[in-house]
Amino acid sequence: MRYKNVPGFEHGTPESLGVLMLNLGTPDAPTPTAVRRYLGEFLNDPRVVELPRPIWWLVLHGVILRVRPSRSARAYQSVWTERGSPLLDVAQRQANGLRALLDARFGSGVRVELGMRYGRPSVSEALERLKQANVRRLLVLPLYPQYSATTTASVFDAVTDELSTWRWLPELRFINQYHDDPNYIDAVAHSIRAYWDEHGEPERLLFSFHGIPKKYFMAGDPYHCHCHKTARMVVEQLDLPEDRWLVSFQSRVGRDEWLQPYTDETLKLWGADGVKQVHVIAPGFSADCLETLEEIDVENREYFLGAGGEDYHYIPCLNDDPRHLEMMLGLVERHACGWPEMTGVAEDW
Ligand SMILES: C=CC1=C(C)c2cc3[nH]c(cc4nc(cc5[nH]c(cc1n2)c(C)c5CCC(=O)O)C(CCC(=O)O)=C4C)c(C)c3C=C
Ligand SMILES: [Fe+2]
Ligand SMILES: [Fe+2]
Repeated sequence: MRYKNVPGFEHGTPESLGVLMLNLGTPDAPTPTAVRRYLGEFLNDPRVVELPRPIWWLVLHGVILRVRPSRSARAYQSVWTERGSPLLDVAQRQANGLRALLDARFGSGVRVELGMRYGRPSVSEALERLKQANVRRLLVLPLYPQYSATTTASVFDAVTDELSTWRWLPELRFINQYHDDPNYIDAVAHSIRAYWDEHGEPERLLFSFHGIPKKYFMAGDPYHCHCHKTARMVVEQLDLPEDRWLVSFQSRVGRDEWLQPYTDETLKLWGADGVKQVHVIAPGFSADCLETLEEIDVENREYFLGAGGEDYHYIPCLNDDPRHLEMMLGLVERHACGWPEMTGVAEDW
């Protein structure tokens, strides 16, 4: 059979709404072998690296996958916990939390599954579980607040590639971004206020977002604008003057220019310029991961303190904070609005 069937389907099987939560993914273990497998899948994605395939294949397999996995594995070892990779651990807690909220609000007619764009649980596994639950309406929730072709569109590709192998498609809705959702802005601003209540207000607040190559932005990727709008809306809520905050971009890979200013260079510059106290927040990451726990909290701390800074704090991601989960519930409610009422789902759906 060319297409995946629905074996043993029986008339009268209750239908459900499926929410597919997606994040980037992470290696299965902090070892060079597992990291090589993960990076091989990740960096082979044409949404991530837009170079002609034959050239990129040679660079990826000839250089990058020989050198980077051992270095990255060491970094992963420094953040790994007994529950595994922080990104997956947090994502699972987010899925459990959203499932509980949806159960409380709508009963058992809504199914939540977690999938990872690269690695496991794969998009295909997560969709298979939703198929088994007879999900006839599917809402895809990529956990990337700011849209980028490198992340959001890549998730779209993975979902539609998988669905293109199905015989009986569900109705489909895809959440594109939520960078200016008032509940998301509230949750970020609240997490900063709560942190400041405990540790005091810093001289400077740095909003560090994952970078992308500048040429993607010039070609029309709205990610840069989304990041700036998120930060602007948060500082408006905090009532923070212009000279006390900045947006920067981290995690660049390769020799091309990426979005600027760079987080590491900004922190070195601030340290050298006599800024003594900095708090860094990363609202583009919905879950703490290698890029926040190692790159921001360890590596960039060293740059700032090494350049003359004295006090450096990293404000954690929203993770499974109740406000974050409530925001996700709101997103699901709004985006599923108008879908015909289903068995087990409340009347005001
Ligand atoms: C090479 C190009 C890359 C682009 C473009 C890119 C965009 C991008 N990534 C995230 C979120 C995450 N990236 C993470 C790790 C990571 N990212 C890249 C490369 C690109 N990312 C690499 C090679 C890695 C692996 C780590 C390493 O070897 O340095 C992670 C963390 C994953 C984890 O396991 O914890 C996240 C999250 C966004 C949001 C984004 C574009 C907007
Ligand atoms: Fe990345
Ligand atoms: Fe990094």
